[in-house]
Amino acid sequence: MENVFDYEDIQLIPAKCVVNSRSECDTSVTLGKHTFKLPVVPANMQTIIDEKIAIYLAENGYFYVMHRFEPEKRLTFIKDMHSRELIASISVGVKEEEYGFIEQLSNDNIVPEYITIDIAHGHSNAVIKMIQHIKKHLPESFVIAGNVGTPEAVRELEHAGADATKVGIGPGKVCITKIKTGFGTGGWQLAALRWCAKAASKPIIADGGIRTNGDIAKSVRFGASMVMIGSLFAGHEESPGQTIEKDGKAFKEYFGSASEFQKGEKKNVEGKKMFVEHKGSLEDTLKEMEQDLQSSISYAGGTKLEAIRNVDYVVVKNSIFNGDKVY
Ligand SMILES: NC(=O)C1=CN([C@@H]2O[C@H](COP(=O)(O)OP(=O)(O)OC[C@H]3O[C@@H](n4cnc5c(N)ncnc54)[C@H](OP(=O)(O)O)[C@@H]3O)[C@@H](O)[C@H]2O)C=CC1
Ligand SMILES: Nc1nc2c(ncn2[C@@H]2O[C@H](COP(=O)(O)O)[C@@H](O)[C@H]2O)c(=O)[nH]1
Repeated sequence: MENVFDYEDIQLIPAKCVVNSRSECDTSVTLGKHTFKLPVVPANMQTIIDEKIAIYLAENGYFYVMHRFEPEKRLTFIKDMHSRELIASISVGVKEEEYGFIEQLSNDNIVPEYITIDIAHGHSNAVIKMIQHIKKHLPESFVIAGNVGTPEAVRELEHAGADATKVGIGPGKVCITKIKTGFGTGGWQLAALRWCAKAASKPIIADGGIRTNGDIAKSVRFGASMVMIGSLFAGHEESPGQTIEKDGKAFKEYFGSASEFQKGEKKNVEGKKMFVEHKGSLEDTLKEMEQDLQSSISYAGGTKLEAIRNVDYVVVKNSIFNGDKVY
């Protein structure tokens, strides 16, 4: 692969404005049978989303993916969302017990609108088998499969029946995969997204490495239909997890799903914990993302997200860690 780059290496080039106000720009996106306010979804991690946040997001027209780290709660969660007439969007892994869970949902006729298969190395027979299992038992559920980092993986998962693939191995803020294994898309996530998007015939979700709202527009430019974000959603009033005070300032924990804090043991650790300065309300962050993206659309010379896909860009510099510290 030549000419790799990451978010901070790219600037999008403005095109002539066609709106009188940024409020005319429409940030909505359709994924499967539903349309959402933003092409953004908070990461399915335990310090980013819980039931309360899922309800808030669904009620207010945002996409969400519930995490899979309290598996015993998932059935009740789906029923609760459906009793409120909200979409149910859950995560599963690939271990044996997950097969039984999918069959149980099918037998009880409980059909989540979205199921995300969430494992570290998604280009695997384990994920292909799980896609096929879900499609057999819950054909109406929209299946997102990941994570992957190559066009070959995107093609294979799509071929197995995935309705969307999630791209990003190692670019996350609390990720240490790139350090511990030497593998991944960390440092060139945006170029990997472009590479994968060229092979995709279904939507791609860019996952990890977003550090600013402008990176959302850059993801859309390079082929993402949706962007999954952890760190920018960490540290809110509503965020799950511990709050600490340091030098009179409040911080909230944000830890990786493959960290010892999530796993409860130091085995195959590929994630770390950090403390994020308290950011205020989730509503304000979502509003700001919408306004910034409306502005991006106006700079792209359009009124809809698609306008961003056609803009020119320049490579302004190159870096490996996208502004992150190694540890
Ligand atoms: N996007 C990313 O870059 C990454 C994300 N994560 C997140 O961490 C969480 C835990 O992920 P994960 O450990 O996959 O989930 P699980 O612990 O549920 O593991 C899933 C299965 O895949 C196996 N497995 C895990 N990693 C590999 C690998 N590299 N090669 C072959 N088999 C593997 C596991 O076995 P065994 O453990 O015995 O190997 C297990 O059987 C997820 O939420 C995932 O999204 C983790 C790392 C990278
Ligand atoms: N390598 C690891 N990646 C992880 C882990 N936990 C989550 N993640 C991935 O990070 C993104 C969020 O990235 P951010 O840059 O927006 O903070 C998340 O969606 C996962 O794909 C982990 O322990 N190790």
